[in-house]
This record gives sequence, C-alpha cells and structure tokens, in this order.
Amino acid sequence: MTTRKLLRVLEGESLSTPPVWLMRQAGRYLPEYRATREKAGGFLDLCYNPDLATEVTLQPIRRFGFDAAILFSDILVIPDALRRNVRFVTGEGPRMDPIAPAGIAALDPSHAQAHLSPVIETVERLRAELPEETALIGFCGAPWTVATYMIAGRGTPDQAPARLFAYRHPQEMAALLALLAEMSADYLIRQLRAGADCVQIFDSWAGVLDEISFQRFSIAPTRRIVERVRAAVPGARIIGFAKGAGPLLSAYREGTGVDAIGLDWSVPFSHAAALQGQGPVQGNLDPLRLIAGGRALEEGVDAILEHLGRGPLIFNLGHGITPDAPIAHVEALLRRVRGQ
Ligand SMILES: Cc1c2[nH]c(c1CCC(=O)O)Cc1[nH]c(c(CCC(=O)O)c1C)Cc1[nH]c(c(CCC(=O)O)c1C)Cc1[nH]c(c(C)c1CCC(=O)O)C2
Repeated sequence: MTTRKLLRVLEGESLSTPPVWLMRQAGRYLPEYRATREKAGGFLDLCYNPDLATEVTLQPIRRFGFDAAILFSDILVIPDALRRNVRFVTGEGPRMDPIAPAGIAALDPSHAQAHLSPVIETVERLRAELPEETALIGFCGAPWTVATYMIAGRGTPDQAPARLFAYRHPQEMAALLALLAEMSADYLIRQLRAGADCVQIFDSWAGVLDEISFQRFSIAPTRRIVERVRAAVPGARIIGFAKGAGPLLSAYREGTGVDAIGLDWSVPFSHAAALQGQGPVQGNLDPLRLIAGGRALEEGVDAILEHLGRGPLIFNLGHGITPDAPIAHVEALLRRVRGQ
C-alpha cells in the first residue's frame, strides 16, 4: 500500500488526519520563491527551467511538509505552446494575443510536445527528489478556463468576451475546446508517465456559465480529457476543480468521471457532505481566513474538520493562496489541521 496519504484518500480511504496541501503553495508569499523568481527572469522562463521549477516546487515542501507537491508551471503554457504570445506583466496578470473566431482553424498544436518537454523534465526530477511520502500532483487548466484567457487575451471579471464568443460562434468555440481537450489530455498523460501520482484539472471560471453552457463547455471537454487519460494510463487519479459550480457539482462529478472534486468556500457544508457521500472532496477554506489568521482561521479550519473530517477529505483552500498570506498563518493552519 502507498505511504502517500493523498493517494489513499483518492482511492476512497478516510484518514483520521486528512492530507493537506494548498493551491498555489509555491508563490510570492515565500521569500525563497521571490529570490528564485528574480534569478529566472520572466515567469514563463521559470516555468520552462527544470532546475528552478523543481526548486520552487520543493520550497513549500521543505518549509511546511505538505502532504503533496504540485508541479510548478501554469495553465497558460498550453496557449503559449500554441504561440499566442503569452506574457505575464507584473502587477497586471497574464496577457496574450486575443484569438478571433476566424483564427481558430489556424491554431497549430504541432510544436506543443517539444515546447512542453522542459515541464515534463521537471516532473521527472521532482519524483526523484521528493520525499517518499509526498505525493506529486500534475495539472492543466480545463479547456473552458484556458479558452477564456485565449479569447479575451487577458483575465476579465466575468469572462464576458468568451461567453459572448460561445453564443455567437458555437462552431468555432467547439473547435477551440476540442483542440484544448486533446492537447491537455496529451500533456497530462505525459506528466503521469513522467512520475506524477495524480493530476488536477483547474476550471477556475466554471462559475460564470449557465447550466446549458456548463454542460457543454465545462463537463463535456473535461470528460473527454478524463477518458483519454484513463485509456492511456489505467487507474490514473484525477481531481476536478470547477470553481463556482455550486449546485452543478454533483452533475460535474458524474458527467466528467473525476475521482475527487475540489470545493470552493461558497459550497455549504450540507452540500459538501452530500458530495462526499459520492466520493472524495478537497477544500475549502476561504483564503482570506488564512490572511486574517487568529480566530477567523481557527474557526474556519475547525468547521471543515467537523463537517467533512470523517472523510474522504483532502484539506485545502477554496482557491489559491495569495501573496499577502503570512507564513506564520500557514504554519498555524497546518498545526490545527494536524491536531498538533
Ligand atoms: C487561472 C490560473 C492561472 N494559473 C493557474 C490557474 C488556475 C488556478 C487559479 O484559479 O488560481 C494555476 C497555477 N498557476 C501556478 C501554479 C503552480 C503550482 C502551485 O499551485 O503552486 C498553478 C497550479 C503558478 C503561478 N501562476 C502565476 C503566478 C504568479 C506569477 C509571478 O510569480 O509573478 C504563479 C506563482 C501567474 C498567473 N497565472 C494565471 C494568472 C491569472 C496569473 C496572475 C495572477 C497572479 O499573479 O497571481 C493563470
């Protein structure tokens, strides 16, 4: 049996102390990350540098002893592999050339495999360097979430450009999501073969979709990825994180076939417990409770353990950790979850 607690939970086991990791656990709240990031040059240079990407993945493991490491990369390496001129502007977030409906047919995935090879090398190095008991999580963005950035050319508050594009140009949208699903499946298969123990699919913008669109743009392409990954890597474990999907999460789990679902902090405990009856859940502390610390943090952690602690549970935030998270509060969270 595996010593990796995260994998045991993904196999359906309930543990008295849940495994814990934090989305975006390698990042700017750590001084050692900021130092490595400066050495790398640009953010994408860091993602494609196996030495430095391995180093920043390991930093939060060394410092905090999380139960899982997540590969250091970004969901936008896929549009970067499609030569969309992706760049990260400090203080402004990601930018790329917006894609028009007429441009979809010309997207060329033939460079992707070579382009993403440094990330796969990072996975290989990580598996060799991580402690035996630490699980390694690979990841990709869900086609819908990646498409929102490709269409707008940047992040937007409600992804209106991608939603309008989908209503006005359904065929082009279907073609874009199909292309992204195939590329993402190839990419996850390579990560798993290189040593990732499981993978997470981030659909951070699932919550802006109505029910019809959620079925079409979130569930269906994710299902395609899950089927292809499982066909290539039998028994592969997959976590799906459809942020903001709320009442549609049960349909999401059934429709996609993922093993575990990530919950954001808006999911009520009654709903979360019902979902847990169908399989493992991951989440769902409000990241702002971590910033505030003290009573707000303790109360949030205790409530999750009380309502979901009987498992199967992977303890996590309900979204990524932010640069202003105090390190002492991360330590306090870990002590509380682990009952130390
Ligand atoms: C939507 C999304 C992106 N990237 C990601 C998502 C899905 C999860 C989510 O919703 O947060 C996923 C992601 N991004 C990053 C990771 C690495 C692994 C980890 O979780 O530690 C992961 C899993 C590194 C990163 N990705 C990014 C950083 C910060 C860049 C820097 O160091 O300058 C990191 C550490 C940049 C990024 N990348 C993206 C945005 C919108 C931004 C800018 C926002 C920001 O600055 O925090 C796209």
